[in-house]
Amino acid sequence: MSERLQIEKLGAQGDGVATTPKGQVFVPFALPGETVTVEIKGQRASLLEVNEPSPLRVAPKSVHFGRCGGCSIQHLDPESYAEWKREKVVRALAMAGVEAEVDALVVSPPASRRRVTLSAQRIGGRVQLGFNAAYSHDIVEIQECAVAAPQIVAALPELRQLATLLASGPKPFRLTVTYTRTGLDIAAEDVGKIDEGKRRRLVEFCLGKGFARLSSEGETIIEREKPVVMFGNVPVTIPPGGFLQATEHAEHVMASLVQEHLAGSKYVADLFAGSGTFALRLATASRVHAVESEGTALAALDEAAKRASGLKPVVAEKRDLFRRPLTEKELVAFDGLAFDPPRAGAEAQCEQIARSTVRRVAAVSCNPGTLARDLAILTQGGYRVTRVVPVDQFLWTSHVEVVALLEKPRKRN
Ligand SMILES: C[S@@+](CC[C@H](N)C(=O)[O-])C[C@H]1O[C@@H](n2cnc3c(N)ncnc32)[C@H](O)[C@@H]1O
Repeated sequence: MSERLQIEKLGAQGDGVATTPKGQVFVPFALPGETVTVEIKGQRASLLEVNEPSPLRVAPKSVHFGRCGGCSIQHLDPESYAEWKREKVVRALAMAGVEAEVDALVVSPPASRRRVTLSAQRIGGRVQLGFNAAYSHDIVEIQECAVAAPQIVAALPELRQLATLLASGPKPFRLTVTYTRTGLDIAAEDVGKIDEGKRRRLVEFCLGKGFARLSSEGETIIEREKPVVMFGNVPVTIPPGGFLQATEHAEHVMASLVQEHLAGSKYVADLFAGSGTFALRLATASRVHAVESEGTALAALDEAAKRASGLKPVVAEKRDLFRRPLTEKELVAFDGLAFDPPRAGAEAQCEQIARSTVRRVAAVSCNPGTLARDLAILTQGGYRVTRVVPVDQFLWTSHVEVVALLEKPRKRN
């Protein structure tokens, strides 16, 4: 049965939120101030019609918007969108009791995402490739994408052929596609066992299409060329399936903020270093100790540092920083530190940093909630937050990255 609702605000995921006698209802693709006709299913509703549109409503950029779950909020004007994301950071800091001004959102341009994860599945004798619909396992096949790099979009027909070769049964699987300097790097997940015959067909296909590499569950099937990205001036061969910032634009913005903040440091710790996004740039000015738990990422960083010329010494340490954070005593050696943990944040590590004498700290995060908790630990330990910059590399989604810069004033005698 359809009902009319008045949308009051935007929720954290970009849905419109309305209050009904039965509680809050979340309406995807609806905006605050709008009157909409919906069909309510529990706490969620399907939007049937926008009866009174908001003046902030704009035409979405993608023909797939509304069905494809890749983007949740293309229909809001750019200024309100940027303020909504910035507010997420403001609210998270306020809830944790961290006092800091938050800069305006820095937004990566459309068509700049160099990495996307596509879903695939054989359905009725045909393999579908696209993004999952919102809150669903259904695949929405895409012919275009307003966020992905044009090189990825142009390869969609070939990626669909590749998915057809890879599909062995009805089970869904994923292809993470990264545009690199040497071509597309494709990492398959959940495709099952690949026998010799299939491997040969895949190798032939990928060579024919000029893909740089195909891997499955971290194992390389074919590497025509090493997939290379540049971290500053340093070329790095990324490991199959390893972490990479989603847009080069956001990576530059975040790395520049980190580099500028730590510019005067002699010896810097880069924690949760990945393949060296920050470490290899920081090493142009400072000695660097890079710590990371993923062996393949660390090996890529180490190899790149050894090949590069003109860098200060870089030492790579494999270590689980959740279980074994760098201790207050170990941190005595450093005058600068960057950390960029996964969504869970770096609570145990921040307890140690808070007690340390490290002068300048740059925190990078993909989760404002855990970042705010970690910043609260650091400020209770005497750090001062000097700048907070929200960065939007997952355009038109609810995700936001943040760079927070901190310093610890020297103790007076
Ligand atoms: C958000 S990524 C950042 C990587 C890198 N700084 C970059 O910008 O490319 C987080 C990194 O933390 C690593 N990581 C996850 N859990 C870890 C742990 N317990 N100890 C150390 N590193 C960890 C991941 O492997 C990943 O490389």
